[in-house]
Amino acid sequence: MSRQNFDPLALIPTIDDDDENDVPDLDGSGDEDEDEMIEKPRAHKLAQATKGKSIDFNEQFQFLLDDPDEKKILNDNDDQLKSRGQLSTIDEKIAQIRNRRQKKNKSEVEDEQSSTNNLEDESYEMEIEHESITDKMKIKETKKKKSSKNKKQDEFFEESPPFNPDQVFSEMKISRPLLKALSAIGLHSPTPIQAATVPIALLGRDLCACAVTGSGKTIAFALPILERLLYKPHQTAPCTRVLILAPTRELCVQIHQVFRQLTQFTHNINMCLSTGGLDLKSQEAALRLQPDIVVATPGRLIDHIHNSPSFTLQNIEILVLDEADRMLDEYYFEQMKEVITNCSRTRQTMLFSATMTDQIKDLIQVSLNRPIRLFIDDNQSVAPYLRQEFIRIREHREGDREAITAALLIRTFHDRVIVFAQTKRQCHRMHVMLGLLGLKIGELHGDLSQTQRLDTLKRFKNEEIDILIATDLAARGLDIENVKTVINFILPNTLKHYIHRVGRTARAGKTGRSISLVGENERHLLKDVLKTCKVPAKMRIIPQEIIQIFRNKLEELEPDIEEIFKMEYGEKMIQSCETQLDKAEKHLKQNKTNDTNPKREWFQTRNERLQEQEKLRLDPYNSTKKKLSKEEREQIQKNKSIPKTADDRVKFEMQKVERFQTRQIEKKTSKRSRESSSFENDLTKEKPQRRSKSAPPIKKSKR
Ligand SMILES: Nc1ncnc2c1ncn2[C@@H]1O[C@H](COP(=O)(O)OP(=O)(O)OP(=O)(O)O)[C@@H](O)[C@H]1O
Repeated sequence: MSRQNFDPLALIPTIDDDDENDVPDLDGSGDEDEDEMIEKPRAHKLAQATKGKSIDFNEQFQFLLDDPDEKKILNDNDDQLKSRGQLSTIDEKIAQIRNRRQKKNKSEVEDEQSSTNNLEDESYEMEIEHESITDKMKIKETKKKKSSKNKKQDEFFEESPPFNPDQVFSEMKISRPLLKALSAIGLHSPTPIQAATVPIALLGRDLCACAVTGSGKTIAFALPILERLLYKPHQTAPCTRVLILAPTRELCVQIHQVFRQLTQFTHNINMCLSTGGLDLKSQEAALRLQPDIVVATPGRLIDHIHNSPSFTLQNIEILVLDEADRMLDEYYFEQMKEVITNCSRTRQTMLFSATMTDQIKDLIQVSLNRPIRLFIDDNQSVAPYLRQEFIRIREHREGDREAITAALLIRTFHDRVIVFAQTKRQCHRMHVMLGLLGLKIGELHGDLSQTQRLDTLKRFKNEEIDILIATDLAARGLDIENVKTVINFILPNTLKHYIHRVGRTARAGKTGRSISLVGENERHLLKDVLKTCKVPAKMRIIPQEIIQIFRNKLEELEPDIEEIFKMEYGEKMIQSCETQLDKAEKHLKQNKTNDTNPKREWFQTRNERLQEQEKLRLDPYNSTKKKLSKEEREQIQKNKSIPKTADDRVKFEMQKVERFQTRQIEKKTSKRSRESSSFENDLTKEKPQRRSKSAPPIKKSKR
């Protein structure tokens, strides 16, 4: 095919055979993955680990290798699990089954002629064996966007002044302890977003910043915040002056770490990490000390606003929304409204994301004060040194995806890989499946405890794990050094999701590669992605015989996969009984002593909360409504049944994407939702501003 005639969407055939796997899957549901919308107050296992140890969780907690407190938290958690009858971890189960298989294979090996069927040392042998058969690469031409439209300048924004891209940190207005810290972590000159942001943010201006993934946006807001706190210490009693909100707990932990690194040579700045999944009581104690900076997920923050008596946002001088477009989407809509109405109106507000959208403008118009628009890159750009590849999945061959993913990981991309799947169920399955093939795997999604989530991330960072299988929980903001490859098992919901997922590699000026498996149903998104490519994307073709070898291999593993799921199921049952027993004991004890915990308040009534959950629910059949039609009940049953084949499993993944996309389309066309997505209406009902006696007088004009 000549390059001139090459149609970017004319995908190249890769697969010919029609075999089907018959694969039972015993795993759970495929619910929403990202940080829970509403973080319910609950006692956490970590409470025991930190009780009586530290009133400021943040000062103790580190996400670093050698943090003794973190180790203790994780170890204590392990002990708890063991004492609760958990017999082994998933990796121990995989190792157990692999050992058994290896012993069996050893005795059979002399009789076997074909090395492709022998999994004794599969990754190594396969790599050598298939070295001669290489994947073909074809250049996919990018259709250049013909957009010479003169975009109307939004009257609302103020133009950003020019910045000097060649300056070094020492030439900026930054105090010595911060310069020393930057130097200690090896940073000398600012990235463009940092050079542009710092001077404007230091003036106290509101801003709306957009720059590609991995371009250093965290330090771009951290530096002016810290500079202000150092330069302008609080006048009266200590109070919380800075609030940073991010959508996931892991991202908050990371932001908190960056602030800690930058404050290593300062002594008078206190911080508190306040996210769901971590111990509530120690957070309350830390907040009582009025830390200067709070890094939080919205749900837990609101919990503290309502239930931690001395904690208030009245004195907030700077509010940062990291991943701002996510923070302002419908999932966080009600919570953000609550946070914003509780914040001081005189604050400086800074929004950061690699994908700013029109939706944000709605909020900007009501909550920002003459914001400066700092768009270093357009909001659909991927990192400059990212190589984007696509693998075509032909119609009726969706079941090849697992084999192709296994082939990629065993033959070519051995380490520092993140594989994104759509559902928790598929993440877990791939963990088991690839683990049985001898790969070092970890999984990251919302079905794990917070301790497990942080532990998996730590192990991936420390290179104890080569491959991380994750849902979109890991798509935004996470900065993991030297991730070489991102694989999309299926394309995500939207272009925005895609940009964030592939943004986990090629960060901070480094190179990286993304490989996305694309089926017929995903062509429309592929088209959108290709339109934004500045460098031609590549089409990777995996030889059909390779796919077949891996399909056979996975089929062989099915009984082992099923056995592991059964073991897990048994253990889950035991654990669930133990938990219920614990609850009953606790209840009895409380009744005896009349020692009941006060009920925690939430800003919505139970009904409002249920209504909101209902509105956001992607699966219309998985409803909390009491009365369901016969058809709906049947659909629930169908959804609960476990996909039996590789094709079914992909279908299940696809359904989730489709439901999201359908809702997006409905939302766009619905007048009602347009009205409800405007903060303007809601903020007119804003609560009267409460101000404490100690709060400084309002100097700025009213918003
Ligand atoms: N001035 C700098 N020079 C070199 N590296 C830097 C600089 N500033 C930040 N970095 C590094 O760049 C990496 C990415 O930074 P950061 O996580 O803040 O990116 P981001 O723009 O927020 O990405 P995302 O959009 O994915 O959240 C980090 O590892 C950070 O240490």
